[in-house]
Amino acid sequence: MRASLLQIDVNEGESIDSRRLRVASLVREQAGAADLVVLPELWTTGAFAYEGFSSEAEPLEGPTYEAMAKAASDAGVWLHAGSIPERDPDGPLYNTSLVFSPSGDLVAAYRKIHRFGFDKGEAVLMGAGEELVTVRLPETTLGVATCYDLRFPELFRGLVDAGAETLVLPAGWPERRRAHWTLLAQARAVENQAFVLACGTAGTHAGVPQAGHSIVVDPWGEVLAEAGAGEQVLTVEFDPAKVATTREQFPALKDRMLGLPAPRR
Ligand SMILES: NC(=O)CCC(=O)C(=O)O
Repeated sequence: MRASLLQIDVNEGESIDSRRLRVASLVREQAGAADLVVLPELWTTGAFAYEGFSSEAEPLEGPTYEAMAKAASDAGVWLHAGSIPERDPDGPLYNTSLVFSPSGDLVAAYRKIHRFGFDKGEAVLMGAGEELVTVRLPETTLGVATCYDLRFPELFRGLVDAGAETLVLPAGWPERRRAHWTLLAQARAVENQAFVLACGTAGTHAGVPQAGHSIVVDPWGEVLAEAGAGEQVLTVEFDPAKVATTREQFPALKDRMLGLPAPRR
C-alpha cells in the first residue's frame, strides 16, 4: 500500500482560497502514486491562528469538503483531508477531520477529542469531540486522531481495541516541541504495534514556526520515512500485513492487565 503525506506550508501570505486550490491540485497529482493521501490539521486557517477560527469556520459540507471530495474522486484515492474548523449549526466549533473514499464520498468525520491551549486558543474556542473513529479500507483499518491527541495513549489504545492497524494523525505541531513529536509518534507505533502516519505542516503562521518532519513509523518502531522542515510530499510504501505478523511474533498486546486495582493507601 502506498501513502502520500502532503506536508503543506501554511502561512498568512497565501489566502485560504488559493491554498485550497493548490492543495486540491496536489491531491490530484497523487493519482497512480498513492492509495491513501493524508493532509495536516487545520491547513486552511493554521492550527495556531486562533483569531481566524470563528470567521473561517465552515459547515461540515462547506468549501473544503466540496474541494476535497472532488479531488479524492478525480485522483481515485482514499483521502484523509486533514481537519477544518467546523461550525455545527446547533453547537460550538469543532476541529473536525474528514475522510473520503476514492469515489469522493465522506466515509468518516472525527471531531478532535483533546483540544490544545490549556486556558486559551483551541481549548476555549472549540468543543471536544466524544467519539473514537475508525475507517475500514480494503488493505487496513485506519484509526484517526488529531495533533495534541498524540499525547494521550489511552485514545490510541481505544482505537486499537476497535480494530485500528494504521493510526493516522494530521497535525500542526510547532518546531519548539519537535523532539516530542518524533518520540511520541514512535511510542504510539511501538506500544500499539501499528503503523503511524503523522502529517504536520510547514511554514510559520500566527508567529509559530511549524516543525514539519511528517513521519511514517512501522509497528516495530522503525521510521520508514521522514520529511524535512519545508513543504513536501512524503510518499511511502508499506505492508499492512506487518501489523498482524508483529502482533503474532511479539504478542505484548495480549499481556495487557486490564482492571488493575487502585494502590492501597
Ligand atoms: N494543534 C495542536 O494540537 C498542537 C499540539 C502541540 O503543540 C503539542 O502537543 O505540543
